[in-house]
Order: sequence, then structure tokens, then C-alpha cells
Amino acid sequence: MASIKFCDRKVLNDIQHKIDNKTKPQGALGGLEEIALRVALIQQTDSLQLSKPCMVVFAADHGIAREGVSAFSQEVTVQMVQNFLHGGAAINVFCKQHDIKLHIVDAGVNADLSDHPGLIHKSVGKGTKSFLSGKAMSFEQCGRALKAGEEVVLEVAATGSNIIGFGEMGIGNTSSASMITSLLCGLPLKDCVGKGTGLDESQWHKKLEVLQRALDFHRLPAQSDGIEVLTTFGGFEIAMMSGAMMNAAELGMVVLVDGFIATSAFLVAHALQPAILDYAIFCHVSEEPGHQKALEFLGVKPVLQLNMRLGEGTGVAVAYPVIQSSINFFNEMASFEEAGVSGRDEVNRV
Ligand SMILES: Cc1cc2ncn([C@H]3O[C@H](COP(=O)(O)O)[C@@H](O)[C@H]3O)c2cc1C
Ligand SMILES: O=C(O)c1cccnc1
Repeated sequence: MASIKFCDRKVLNDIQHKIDNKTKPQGALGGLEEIALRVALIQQTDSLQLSKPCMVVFAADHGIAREGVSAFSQEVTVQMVQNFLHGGAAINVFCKQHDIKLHIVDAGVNADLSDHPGLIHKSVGKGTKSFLSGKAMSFEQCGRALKAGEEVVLEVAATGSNIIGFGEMGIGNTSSASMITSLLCGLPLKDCVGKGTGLDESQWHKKLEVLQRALDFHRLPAQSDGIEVLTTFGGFEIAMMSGAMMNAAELGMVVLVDGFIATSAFLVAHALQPAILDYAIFCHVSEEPGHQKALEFLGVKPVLQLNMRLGEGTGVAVAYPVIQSSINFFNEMASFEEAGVSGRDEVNRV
């Protein structure tokens, strides 16, 4: 398992000084300044670099999808994987637009995908079990998924990438994310359950009722251990994302987190390795109510607020140019001295 170190804060004052000395009123670039500070802390240098940005989408099926918790049926997972491989999904479009290299991983889709050369094959099984009457996965499967996530990141890092985004596909996975968020953030389940792919009001009540029954069946203590929560309610793609995120942080990469489901994987990683928070940028806040709560729990602000609720890593891909802008102002903007612009104190003296 990864062992993530908190970033060395000795450089913090120098970084802040550099940001404050750019030719702008102090703080005027708002969130861009926070992003630049985060990347500078990770990279421990005053010349920031984003190399070979990558996006990894983990796909898997969920037994809970058969309990009427999603507006779509389970086959959509494999159909969307094929769509990813043919370049037709939202994540393909946005990654292409921003020159982000896209990797698709079979983490445990309920189909035989062995003859798809464009796919990274890491399947841990043909979908999880329904967590309504037992654990979604065994500890052994969970261990394999975490390890597979680490392996994928190692390969991506070896290409020279230092910034990596994570996304997912798996019908039913907002249900897993709701359970994980409720338990790891110590929140009432009701506050963490949303409409996913588009449930109506009565379908939402049914989803909440099913998930409440699962919660009552397992009776895990509030603030349970991350692995216990993951094996009981997780998905293979969520476990693989957790392992991947931890390894990326350990390697000193910038970790770009997408929406509700990716953040639930992050919550597991954070429960196991709190220092991972130093390496993460939360790219957007999803319409799923549990996502906003999870971001509040972590004490972080999202880059974008676009009322998106798709997943696949789309929030990461559309936030990427904003992150690039943060790096560019930090590297390229002139300081007051360089540009011969009067600083605030000088103006006050006049
Ligand atoms: C066509 C389609 C494309 C998607 N791309 C991402 N998701 C998103 O929706 C699913 C989670 O929602 P729920 O828990 O309600 O099933 C995940 O697959 C997620 O990635 C999609 C869903 C659909 C239907
Ligand atoms: O926020 C997300 O990641 C999300 C929300 C709804 C459906 N799929 C994904």
C-alpha cells in the first residue's frame, strides 16, 4: 500500500510571495491563485510544469443496479465502454479538445471484453454482488482492485505524465458513492442520495429505501474503516480509483478528482492516507447532493460549478484549461519590479 507524505510547507511563504508580487491586486486571481499554490506545493519549484496530462476512466458493473436504483439498466455500462473506445462519449470529446490522453480500464464490467485492444484489462470480476444482502466484494477482490489501480498509474507515470485525472463508468455507482459518503463523512444517508442518471421523485424514494435497507442490514459503525466500507458497498471501479489515486499522490503527481463517484473513491483513499489531500484538485461540484457534502467534509473548494452530473471524468477535462491558466500566470506574469508597475504601498505613499 502507498505511503503518502504531506507536502513540505517550507516553500509556502516563497510561493505566496511570488503570487502576491505579480502585477495584479493581491488575491485578484482568486481560485487560480489557490490552484497555482497547490501545484507549487506538490512540485516544490517556482517553475511549474504540466506534462502529458492523462485521464483514466475505470468501468465496472454493480449488483445493486438490479435493485431498481438507477434510471438505466446494467447493459449501459458495457455499451458506454464501447462508446469510449469508439471516441463518441463526452469524455472523448473533452479530452480531445484539451489534448488529454484518455485510457479506459475494464475494472469489472459484466461482459467479455478480452478482444478489445484499446482497453486496459484489469477486471476483478463480472461486477460486484448486490450489497443489499451481503458484501459487494471480498477483501481479496478489493486488494486486487487497489493493486490494479496502482499498476495503471505506474504505467501512465512512466510515459512522463505528472498530472492525472480519474473518472468512472458503472450503472448503479451513485448508490455505492452514497453509502461510502454517508459512512466516511458521518452524514445521514438521506443527505447523500441523489437522482443519479435521472430518477423521478418516486424512483428516488425507492432508491433511498433500498439503500436504507442495505445500511440497516450491514450495520457498519459510523466512521468505519475505509476498507470495510469499500468492500461492503464499493464497486471495482471505485476501489481501483482509490488505489490509483493513492499511487499517483505517492509519485508526486497532481491528482484531478471528478464528481461524486470519484470523490467517494477519494474519501476511501483519504481515510487510509490523509496526506493525499495535499495532492488533489477537485475539479467541479456535481448536482448530486452528496458531492457538495463530501467536499465540505474535506474542506475543499471545487474549480467549477456547472451543474454537471455525468461522471466519466468530464468535470476534470473541462476544468483542465482553468488549471493550465493557473500554471501560466504563475510562470509567465511579470512581477511589479519586472514590469515597473508601482506596488500598492508606493501608490499609498503618493
Ligand atoms: C448513457 C450514460 C452515460 C453515462 N456516463 C456516465 N454516467 C454516469 O451514470 C452512472 C451513475 O448513475 P446511476 O447510479 O444513476 O446509474 C455512472 O455510470 C456514471 O458514470 C452515465 C450514465 C448513462 C446512462
Ligand atoms: O457526480 C457524478 O460523478 C455523477 C452524478 C450522476 C451520475 N453520474 C455521475
